[in-house]
Amino acid sequence: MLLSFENVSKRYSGQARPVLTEVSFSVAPGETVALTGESGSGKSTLLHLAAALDQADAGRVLVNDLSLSDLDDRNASQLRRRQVALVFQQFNLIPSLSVRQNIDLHAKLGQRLDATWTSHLIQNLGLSEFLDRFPEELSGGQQQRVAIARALALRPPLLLADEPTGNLDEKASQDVLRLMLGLVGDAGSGLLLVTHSTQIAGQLDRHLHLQSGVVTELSRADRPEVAE
Ligand SMILES: Nc1ncnc2c1ncn2[C@@H]1O[C@H](COP(=O)(O)OP(=O)(O)OP(=O)(O)O)[C@@H](O)[C@H]1O
Repeated sequence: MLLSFENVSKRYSGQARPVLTEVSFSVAPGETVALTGESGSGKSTLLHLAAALDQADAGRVLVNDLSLSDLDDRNASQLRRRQVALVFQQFNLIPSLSVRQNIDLHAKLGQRLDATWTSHLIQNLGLSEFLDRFPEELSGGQQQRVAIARALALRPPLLLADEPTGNLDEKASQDVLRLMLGLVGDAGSGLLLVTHSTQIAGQLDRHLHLQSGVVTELSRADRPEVAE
């Protein structure tokens, strides 16, 4: 399995109730999976555990059969440079670097820069004319496309996306999602995507829902029909 949660529990100190209670699910290589849940239900917490940005209190999180609780800080950073990439709602681009430098940054650090693949990303995301600009000179939708290029430049086996279209209007949101899903397919990456939108969730292979610390899988029949 690409990503596995095995009976994972997590409680923040000072909180009365755990955020996650014995959560188990897995994501296969190349699979796209949506995670929905009310605000505060623990979606970002779950994503942080999958990225080794935080540790579970109990249970195991595995990426490609590697248990993340066994990693020290150095190996956790290595994981994020080689195996797992992240896209956030807030884009998180580096303001002092050009679009080109932002796109290349993580792939360079991970020694995975591949010029042909990067050109494919730049072209498909419509970023060719913006490469010398700086993030503040771009619209929100353009900045998010840069963030997606930066994440996928690694060709990560696993892409984690936390509300990647949450700051965009409906048109930009649909465009960014369509481009991201196409390129995730080209990269062969698995995707775990947090969203508030059941409409977006309906466009992915599977839909998980987090409520009261527990993850349940919504079957096709429970999922809303999505117009093409
Ligand atoms: N570092 C932290 N310390 C203490 N409590 C935290 C911390 N991070 C999150 N929480 C709490 O854990 C719960 C889950 O938060 P989380 O951000 O994972 O939810 P979410 O589902 O992503 O919410 P949203 O959709 O609003 O972004 C919330 O009650 C939050 O206040």
